[in-house]
Amino acid sequence: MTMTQNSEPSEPFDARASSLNDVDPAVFEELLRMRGTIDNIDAALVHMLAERFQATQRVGLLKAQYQLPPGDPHREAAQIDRLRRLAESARLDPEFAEKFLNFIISEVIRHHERIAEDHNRDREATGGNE
Ligand SMILES: O=C(O)C(=O)C[C@]1(C(=O)O)C=C[C@@H](O)C=C1
Repeated sequence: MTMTQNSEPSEPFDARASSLNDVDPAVFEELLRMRGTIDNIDAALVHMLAERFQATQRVGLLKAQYQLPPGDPHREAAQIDRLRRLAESARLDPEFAEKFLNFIISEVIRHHERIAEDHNRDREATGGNE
């Protein structure tokens, strides 16, 4: 898969798409203003997650090169503890924050495992040299 950085999707986005019927037009406009904020936040989330995964790909390569395990449970415990406290002070449900981080990390570990498999296959193919 090729990725182009910072490119906007070519398909237009219908910000007015809705299944709601019989809504007072003024109420619908108010709803659209709120949805505009949601759309901006969702776009920021996608960009931030893309940056995070680019960083973890580099970690995955480093771990594969030095034969380090994909997961680091002590690091994860510290991250979860920190994120739960951040969530509390931001009035976000800490359970949700923990689940969200665990969801992302499990995907990262899957990527790390794949990177390590590819790396080991390449090393075997080149006779054990880097
Ligand atoms: O920091 C690492 O060692 C990573 O591999 C990154 C990361 C993460 O996504 O934050 C993923 C897996 C580890 O268990 C811990 C943290």
